[in-house]
Amino acid sequence: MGMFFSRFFTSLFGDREARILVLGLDNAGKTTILYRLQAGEVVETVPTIGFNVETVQYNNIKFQVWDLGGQTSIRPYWRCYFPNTQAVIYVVDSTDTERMATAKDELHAILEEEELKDTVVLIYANKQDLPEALESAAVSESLNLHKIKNREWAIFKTSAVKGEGLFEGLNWLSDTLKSKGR
Ligand SMILES: Nc1nc2c(ncn2[C@@H]2O[C@H](COP(=O)(O)OP(=O)(O)OP(=O)(O)O)[C@@H](O)[C@H]2O)c(=O)[nH]1
Ligand SMILES: [Mg+2]
Repeated sequence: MGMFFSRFFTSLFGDREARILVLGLDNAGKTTILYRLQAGEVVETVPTIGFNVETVQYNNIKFQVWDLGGQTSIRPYWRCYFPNTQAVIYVVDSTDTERMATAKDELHAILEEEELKDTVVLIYANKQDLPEALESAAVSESLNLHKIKNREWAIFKTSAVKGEGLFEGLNWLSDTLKSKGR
C-alpha cells in the first residue's frame, strides 16, 4: 500500500529518482562528464581512485550519478556499486583504438552481471572533438553492440569538453526509464 502511494505521488509530481553508474576504462572522460552534467563546466580531473557521486536533475528525474574509477586495478570494485542500479552510462574514449578491445570486454562483462540485468545502457562515444575520434558506427562495431540482446541501449557521440551530446543521451535515458515505469 505504501509502495502504491509513493508510486502514485511520484507519477503525479514527477520527482522520480534513478541511480546511474558511469563506467568505462580510465581516461575515458567519466569524471569530466559527471561535472559537465552536474555543474555545466569543464573541471580539471585527476584519475579517480574510488568514486564521485552527484545529483543531476533532468526531465523530472533526479539522477544519482556515480562515477567510478576505471583503472585496471580498481575495476573489480565496480561490482560493489551494482545493487539497485537502473542505468549504466558506459563511456568510451573514441580515440583510444588500442584499448577498444579491452573496452568491449569490460562492457560485455558488465552486461553479463546478474545484478545489472534489468539496467538500461547508454554508451557515450566520447572525445568527438578530437580529429582522430572514431565515428559512432565504428565505435559501435568495435564494441560489438549488435550482440546486446534483451536490453534497451543506445550510443551517442559526445564531447565532454565541448558539452555536446551529453544531454541528448540523458534525454534518451530519461524517456527510456519513464517508458519502463522506473
Ligand atoms: N579532448 C577531449 N578530452 C576529454 C574529453 N573528456 C575528457 N577528456 C580528457 O580526458 C582526460 C581524462 O578525463 P577524466 O574525466 O579524468 O577520465 P576518467 O574516465 O574519469 O578516468 P578515471 O578516473 O581514471 O577512470 C582528461 O584530461 C580530460 O580533460 C573530451 O570529450 N574531449
Ligand atoms: Mg575519473
